[in-house]
Amino acid sequence: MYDDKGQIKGISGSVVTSSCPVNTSIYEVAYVGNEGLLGEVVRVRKNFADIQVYEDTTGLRIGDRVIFTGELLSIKLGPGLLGQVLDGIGRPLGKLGESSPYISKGTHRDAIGGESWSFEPCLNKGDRVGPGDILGEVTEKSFSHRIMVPLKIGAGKCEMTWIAPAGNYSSDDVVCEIDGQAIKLHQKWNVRVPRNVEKKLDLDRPLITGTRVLDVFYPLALGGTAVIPGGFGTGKTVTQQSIARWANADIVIYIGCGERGNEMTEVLEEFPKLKDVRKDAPLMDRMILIANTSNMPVAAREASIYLGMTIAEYYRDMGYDVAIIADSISRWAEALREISGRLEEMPGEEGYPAYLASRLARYYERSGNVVALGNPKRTGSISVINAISPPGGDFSEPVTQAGLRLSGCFWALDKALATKRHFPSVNWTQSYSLYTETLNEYFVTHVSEQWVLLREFALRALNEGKSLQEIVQVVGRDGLTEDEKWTLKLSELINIFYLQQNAFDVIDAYCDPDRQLAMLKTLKSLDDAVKDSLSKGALFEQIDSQQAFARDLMDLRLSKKEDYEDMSNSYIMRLRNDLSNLTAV
Ligand SMILES: Nc1ncnc2c1ncn2[C@@H]1O[C@H](COP(=O)(O)OP(=O)(O)OP(=O)(O)O)[C@@H](O)[C@H]1O
Repeated sequence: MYDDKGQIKGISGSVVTSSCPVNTSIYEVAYVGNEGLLGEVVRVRKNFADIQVYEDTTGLRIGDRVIFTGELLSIKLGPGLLGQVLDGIGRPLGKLGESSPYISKGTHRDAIGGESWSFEPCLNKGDRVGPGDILGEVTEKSFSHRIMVPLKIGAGKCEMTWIAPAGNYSSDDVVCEIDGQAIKLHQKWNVRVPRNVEKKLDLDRPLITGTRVLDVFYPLALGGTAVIPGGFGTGKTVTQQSIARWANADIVIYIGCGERGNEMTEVLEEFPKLKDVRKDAPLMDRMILIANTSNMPVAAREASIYLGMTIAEYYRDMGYDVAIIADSISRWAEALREISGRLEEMPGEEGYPAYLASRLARYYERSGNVVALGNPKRTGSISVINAISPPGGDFSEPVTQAGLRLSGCFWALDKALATKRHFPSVNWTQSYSLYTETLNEYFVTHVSEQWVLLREFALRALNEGKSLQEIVQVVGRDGLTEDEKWTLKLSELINIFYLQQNAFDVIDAYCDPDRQLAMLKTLKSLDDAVKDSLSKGALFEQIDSQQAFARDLMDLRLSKKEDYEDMSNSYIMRLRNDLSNLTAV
């Protein structure tokens, strides 16, 4: 291995300047100081390298040695990653914390290793293989963990000269030889480099979050990208945690990126207790948590999203749907700003480096729905869901604007709604989804032909209600016709009954597409019944005073899945009956 030394010449927070060998490269890993703190070269000038150090630099001195490794920041990919809690540079916090809750500086330990896995080969000696081909599998939690030929193996077909028989192996054991080259149960990958795929596919399947306002009005596709911008306390974390828990992704990678330590503690304490709703297993069996809180080194925060993405790509290549949830990308951008400031780069808007948007774009580009390389053919996806915390809730700031440009879904959270305790506080006028049209076919085929019509009915009512609200503010409710008064009331009911959803209620927390549709049908039947009655001469005030619309609807919203249809039918029958009495008089 290449191994050369330098000496610290300057220290500015997490950025260290060192003398370096002539062939030092950008993103090369270096061990800094006598404790060997992990760092990455971010700039090379003549014989000097600027290194961003991923650990606390307190105690480093001018003249301390730096070792340049000649290798890029990589992670060992293999069985054993699921269920782990890693720090921003991939060190296993759980394993490191076994002896002491504190990680001493300069500790280097891979996330996987040591454990033994039951390997089942599926190819034979003499077979010709190429990058990404599945050569065997092990069972990791409830997943078939496919062991793939490393992507770096020559693109032409190579001969498998030896393959290990079925048996127990550790991730460092060699399980086959290809053209005489030893292949281990794990493979290494540079976190900043996207893993190659055969081709990208259209995004035609939805990521079902179970949150009505998102799935029905602003759906996200599997392989798509979404941002959740929102001011302080608007519900970003609750929304993301609810998605992590309920979404139809096979594997979830949750990156606590620069959030307060106590918020991440909640995640670390809560998630291991949760059950997976789809499998009779703990939720953590299909999750990986990456914890890099605001009190941890800022440079590691910058790396944490690439680490999460690389692990996601690895499981995607096996043929799984992976969701990456980052809370929050604003703190990541702040880390980028801090490092850029220390490098004395020319600041762009609000002090962020000029390359903020292109860096973000490179990260978002790694999402998608793909055909993985290798045989047998398989598809997998990576969906990205990022929270954004704009200072003062101001959406015109650069990180929100970049999110707006780069992502397919914009789920804008609204401080005013959150203050009214309207949760999720998604502002339906500001939010959008670029996937709505392409996903229509899926919902029409898999849920109901009425999906699109009913969604449009609800959106129309909301829009009309909003315009009428503006008129009411000027001329008062009496200035409206009977039909308009009802439309305004209907939009209020949609807000309460449909758009609000309590993430902490056992029943309300998750609403599947069938129930999302059933609830829309109830609203449409309600609308038809009231309009019938109005057309027969009933007055809106009479109707409104007759019916405890909101209360009965709330009972429906919180009813058990199996009771919903009966309860909804009897609600509509009761309503029609009461309304017919009004016009019979
Ligand atoms: N869907 C929901 N159902 C019920 N309550 C909710 C929901 N979403 C948010 N809340 C309430 O709002 C509070 C704040 O939510 P959360 O911590 O997710 O906000 P945040 O935007 O992440 O805040 P911060 O900016 O501090 O990170 C929660 O503690 C909870 O009481």
